[in-house]
Amino acid sequence: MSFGIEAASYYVPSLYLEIKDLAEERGIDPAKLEKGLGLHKMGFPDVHEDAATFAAEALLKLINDYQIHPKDISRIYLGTESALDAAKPTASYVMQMVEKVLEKELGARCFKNCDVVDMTFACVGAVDALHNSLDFVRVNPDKKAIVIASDYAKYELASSGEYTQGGGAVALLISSQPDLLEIENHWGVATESVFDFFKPRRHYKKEELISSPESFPDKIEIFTDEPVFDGQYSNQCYQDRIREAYQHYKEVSGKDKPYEAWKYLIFHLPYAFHGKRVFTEIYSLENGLSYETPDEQKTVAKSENYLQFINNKIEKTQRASSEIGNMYTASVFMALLSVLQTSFNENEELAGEEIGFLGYGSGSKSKVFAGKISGNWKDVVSKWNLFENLKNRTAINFETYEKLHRKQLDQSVNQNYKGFGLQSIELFNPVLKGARYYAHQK
Ligand SMILES: CC(=O)SCCNC(=O)CCNC(=O)[C@H](O)C(C)(C)COP(=O)(O)OP(=O)(O)OC[C@H]1O[C@@H](n2cnc3c(N)ncnc32)[C@H](O)[C@@H]1OP(=O)(O)O
Repeated sequence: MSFGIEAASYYVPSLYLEIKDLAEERGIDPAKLEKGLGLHKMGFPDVHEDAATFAAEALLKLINDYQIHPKDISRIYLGTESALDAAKPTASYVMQMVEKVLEKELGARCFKNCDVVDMTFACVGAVDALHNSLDFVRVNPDKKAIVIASDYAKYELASSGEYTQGGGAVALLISSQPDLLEIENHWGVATESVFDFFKPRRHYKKEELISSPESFPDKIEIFTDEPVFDGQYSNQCYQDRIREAYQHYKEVSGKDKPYEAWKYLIFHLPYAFHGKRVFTEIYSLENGLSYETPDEQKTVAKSENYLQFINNKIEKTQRASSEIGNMYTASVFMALLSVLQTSFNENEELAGEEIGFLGYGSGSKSKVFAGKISGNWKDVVSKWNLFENLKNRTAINFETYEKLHRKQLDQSVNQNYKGFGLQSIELFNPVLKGARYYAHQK
């Protein structure tokens, strides 16, 4: 019996900013962002959009496109690091939004007996949700699970993370009928607790702070959906963890040089060119190349063999990321959609091909695993129209972008939007303070 992904859907925010507009305003050479990091457009949520609406859109599309009956779904696990609440899972908002739309047809609470939860480990949380859901269907082969990855990657204005912002969701149907991808049960794992990127949420008193100069206010607030991060250190942690997880994968799978057998390598992509930039180390280790000094590292990165390797096994996975930006938990799955959509459009035959995944979440953990493309993959991909849909988004100018970022707009840019939207947040009723209310516009 085989297990894996039966179907997949996605949602990307309805707005975008051209990366060259951001570069111009910030005084950055556009070539650095476009040719150095592979960024072209940055997906950005409208006023009514958040990680819950992204996930609800992806879930509803999955249900409609593949005619899934909600009662057949035993669990919905949401990987996210953009949780809207520290107790009530974002997945519960998502479930309720979709239930309301389906109410007319199916009656109230169609997910009443569904096990719904969030999983958080920075960008690898949805890989964890996938791993868990696969374990679940392996034990219960007659049951199905849905994994959703949904996030809004937001960084401080004018920070070095700003140009890597983005967002969106990918939803996957996990079952014993893997029409898209059969996933093997070998998992390379590497974990180390580090502070490369994190989102502390609390108020600190001055005496609690390790370093607090006299001029500090008595209380400081670190409460943000924007992370605290050290970019180059996070790159290093990513590289270290994927090297360790890849090594572990080799041990548990007994495979020698597994990447050579992989037709495509699917990375967590905080920006489009990240995977190809960090894989140089594993590539060097596997091929006995010197990789100690920056000069040696550059030699590997610029070598004819490595460039060809990128072109053959990574380039197609980057294309959607260039148009969207970072989707945190959803990035690794969007890289999968990107390559499959591109291959579909180019009439490439992929059935039976093996692909490898290298997931990473700051904080930090990597998971490395592999799968085989199924005979029916084209039927699944035929519903996506990924690159056409990316063309249907609305461009915003820099001024609107900054206002949206600062939450200074009262009304949506697209006031006639269709789909899910946040309507209001309860601010006054003490027993509902902070409750979020959503609706669906036809
Ligand atoms: C969240 C996670 O997943 S952790 C892993 C990634 N970390 C993050 O995403 C955290 C948030 N992001 C950031 O901190 C930053 O945006 C980073 C770390 C991703 C990138 O940092 P930067 O300092 O902007 O870029 P960096 O110097 O690393 O790379 C720029 C690239 O552009 C190239 N470049 C610079 N200028 C130009 C130019 N004019 N033309 C062409 N290429 C250029 C550089 O050579 C370099 O590429 P190379 O190393 O392959 O040669």
